[in-house]
Amino acid sequence: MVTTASRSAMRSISFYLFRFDLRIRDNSALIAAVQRSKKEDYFIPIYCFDDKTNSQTPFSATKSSPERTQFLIESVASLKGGMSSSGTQLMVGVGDTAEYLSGLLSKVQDSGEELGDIKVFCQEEFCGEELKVNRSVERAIKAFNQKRGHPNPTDGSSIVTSIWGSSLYELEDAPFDANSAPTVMTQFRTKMEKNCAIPNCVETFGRGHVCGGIPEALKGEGDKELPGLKDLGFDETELSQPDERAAFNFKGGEENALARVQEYIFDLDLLKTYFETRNGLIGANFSTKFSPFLAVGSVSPRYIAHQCKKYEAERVANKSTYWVIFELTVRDFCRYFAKRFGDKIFQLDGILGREARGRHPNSIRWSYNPTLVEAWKEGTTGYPFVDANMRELKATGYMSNRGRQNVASFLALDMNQDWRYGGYWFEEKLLDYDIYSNYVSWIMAAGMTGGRVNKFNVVKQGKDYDPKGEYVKLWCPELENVPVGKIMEPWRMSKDEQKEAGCILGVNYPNPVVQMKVFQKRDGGGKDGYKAERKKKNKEKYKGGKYSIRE
Ligand SMILES: Cc1cc2nc3c(=O)[nH]c(=O)nc-3n(C[C@H](O)[C@H](O)[C@H](O)COP(=O)(O)OP(=O)(O)OC[C@H]3O[C@@H](n4cnc5c(N)ncnc54)[C@H](O)[C@@H]3O)c2cc1C
Repeated sequence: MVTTASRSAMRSISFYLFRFDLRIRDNSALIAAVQRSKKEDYFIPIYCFDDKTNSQTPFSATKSSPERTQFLIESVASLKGGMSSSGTQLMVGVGDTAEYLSGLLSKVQDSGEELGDIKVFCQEEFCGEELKVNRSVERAIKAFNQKRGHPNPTDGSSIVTSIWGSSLYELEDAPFDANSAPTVMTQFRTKMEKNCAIPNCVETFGRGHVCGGIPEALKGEGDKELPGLKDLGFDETELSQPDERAAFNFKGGEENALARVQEYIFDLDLLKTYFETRNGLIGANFSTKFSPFLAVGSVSPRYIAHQCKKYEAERVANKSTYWVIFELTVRDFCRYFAKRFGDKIFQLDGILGREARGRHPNSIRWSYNPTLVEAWKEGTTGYPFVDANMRELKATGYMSNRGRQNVASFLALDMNQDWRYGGYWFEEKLLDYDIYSNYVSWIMAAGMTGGRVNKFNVVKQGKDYDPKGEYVKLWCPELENVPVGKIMEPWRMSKDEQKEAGCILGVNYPNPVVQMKVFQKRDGGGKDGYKAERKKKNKEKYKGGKYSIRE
């Protein structure tokens, strides 16, 4: 039995569990974890790969593509390098996190070293799978303590501590309780901008933070090679060859994330024109391409905001320089939304709940027609603007925001298909897949947040945003010779025109698989129902940066 006196001589251990915050710079949860540990405690950073990401979801998709998994491996490798130069080792497991942690603890125990308290810190996440991991880690460590005769906390406190992180605005600064975060973006943004300042970045994790070192028995654990695709259930041959039409050649890692921020904002001087270019469709530079890095946490939104501010001070402040921060506020909106509603963001009826089905004006009788969903996924719906975007997603793992809004609206509101088939397909394919941005965007597109539904007219959108049909031709080469005036609606071509364009409908390119519901109003729609097309005019005038930032 361990006495109280001998217990006080034992070294405690703090694990830091990385998930979607794979960076050493401006990682507020990581730094807070260090601060909540004692200097002499062991401090062990951990990353555990899920080895089931190639398994099927109930929505005919896998949880990750080999390409995103590869991006993740690169991001973890970079974190490992960062940790190593900070004087510590990142320990990397594969499979069940609780089992991995228990294994490490048993190794220490078997070496004869008695440990003091065990604590686990991580960035706060809000949905089922991550919370389940936290619970199983909590259980595993309690069981470990019980076995070794070490007391578990009796004051109701947890072994696992989740710490808010990776947002633009700090939760504790928000002018509302997390459970009443606004469900409308404009309200959210206005409240945040009016009441909060974007905090300063925290110090970079470094040598001064790891004085406690790691137990002797675990030395060498961090030297193990990182798992490869094969260890994570993928065949390396599954990695697709880079497509030369891809918008951006994404390589994971903190250095690559910082390099892209530097390149986009300063080297190429693109920040000052973001507002005008952001709805583009082709190439690396119409938008920032920060999203895959933000999704795994290789860069923080605050770091980006501070770089924007620096740019404003050194070069120019205009609507564009503000608008990147606006978009990062949209990203925050999704996080706050998920914190408030948790797993409802994955449910068919979203936050409206099952009871609203058939009653709420936004409620739809969803169907599942595998042929239609397959046509959507493959980019063979017969609607060129949808097809081009879906083909780009499948080939490259990226799609512009304009494209995402259109294809989501099309699947949910024109095809009437259960939107979750779309959400899960995006989860599989997107290199920048982020639980909150993805599923909150999907329930919004499907109208399942209860507010106004933005039904997109995919023909008109194609004409507005791809007026010469260049984007459509890039991804649907069979439409190459279709006259520009008909490229977004090839079914309007006469038989002769089809022959002349070398594009026979039903042979070279599909006939539309559904009739688009352009001007149809949803039953009971009224003010809150479909808006056939939302007016694009943005009435807001730039008044010199609405956000404030702590210097
Ligand atoms: C149905 C649907 C699903 C989506 N799924 C994801 C997803 O899984 N992961 C993801 O990061 N984004 C998602 N988005 C949001 C948006 O499309 C992407 O963030 C953006 O296209 C990424 O390209 P970028 O980095 O060049 O963006 P930029 O236009 O340069 O924007 C800068 C950053 O702001 C944030 N941002 C911009 N728009 C949004 C938005 N509408 N919602 C949330 N954050 C935003 C992103 O972090 C982005 O990197 C989704 C949008 C829709 C409509």
